[in-house]
Amino acid sequence: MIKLINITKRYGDGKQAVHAVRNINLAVAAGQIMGVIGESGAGKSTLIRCVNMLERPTNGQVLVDDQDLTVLRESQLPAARRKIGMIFQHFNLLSSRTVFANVALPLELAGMSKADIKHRVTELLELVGLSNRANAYPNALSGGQKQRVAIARALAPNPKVLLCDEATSALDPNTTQSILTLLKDINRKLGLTILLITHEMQVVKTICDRVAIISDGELIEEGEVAWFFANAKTELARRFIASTINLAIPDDYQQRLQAEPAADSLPLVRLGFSGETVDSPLISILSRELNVDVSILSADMEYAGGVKFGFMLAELEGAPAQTQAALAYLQEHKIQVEVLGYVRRHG
Ligand SMILES: Nc1ncnc2c1ncn2[C@@H]1O[C@H](COP(=O)(O)OP(=O)(O)OP(=O)(O)O)[C@@H](O)[C@H]1O
Repeated sequence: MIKLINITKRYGDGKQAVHAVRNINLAVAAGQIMGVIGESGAGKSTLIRCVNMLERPTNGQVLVDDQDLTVLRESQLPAARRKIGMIFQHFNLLSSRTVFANVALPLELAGMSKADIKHRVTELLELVGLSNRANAYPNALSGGQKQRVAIARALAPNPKVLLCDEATSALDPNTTQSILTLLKDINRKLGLTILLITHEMQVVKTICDRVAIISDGELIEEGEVAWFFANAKTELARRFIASTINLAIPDDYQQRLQAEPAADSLPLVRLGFSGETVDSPLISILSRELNVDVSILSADMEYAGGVKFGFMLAELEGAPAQTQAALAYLQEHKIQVEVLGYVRRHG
């Protein structure tokens, strides 16, 4: 549905030139939700704005629904853009218009009759759960409600694609969740293709099918979300993944940690579970068959894209040879094993 072919966007010339986006190739299939994630200044906004020609790429082609937008003249763009809705971090509603009138605006511009507009807007407000706020003005709404109005407005012309530019970055976590649920719902109900940009891995994990990472204007990794959590190669990707997992060694515990083993100490290990991890009760097998007790200090396991993954901090208690055998057993079953140090036995 969306194909970006070798997109480059350069601002300025010569020594002043900034390559905001360089040679990016990206395809989003119909009905898919693709997330583009990157740090501040990576080029996310520039890239998404190239998709509807709010920015004209310096080089490359942008195909939406098989139409090459880069060859269109300015006068031809409004018609092409009707296939592409967009929502923004700060909602961009017209404060002088009611909720109803904001959603109606693109339909008025398209010359729809008053009766048809009323019917369509009513339907859209129902879809986004705002039927009872039709006559309110934006400044009387919460951030989440404003974004719902913006979503209804973006959907009014019946687009095939929705672009979301940090659409939840100004919202609190609960509201973010409700907006993401709404977007997923719309994606399913309407078969809408969604391209979103975000700096939060949590957003990707919650609703995306695929994810692409950009860094310094370049696409450095791309894949299905489940694959990505299990197999990401780059340091940046691993940092984003780690940001969704909360696993720190408690302070008091950290102070007791020794770098080298002693006669009465136990290894503290961090176990990483990924999509490659064999799905069997490995921890109970360690205690039962290898005679190693596992004392879990903390764990953060998640489920995304059909894959369980996460980390666990645990002490292993057993004879040294058995503890070694247990670590080897875990590695054989595709668990990442890292010995963080040694702590004295309890008591
Ligand atoms: N109109 C412009 N003129 C010159 N440079 C620009 C312009 N817009 C963006 N840039 C530069 O392009 C690079 C990418 O910016 P962009 O806003 O696309 O990144 P981003 O990943 O969206 O960042 P953020 O998350 O902070 O919004 C930055 O170095 C930025 O300074």
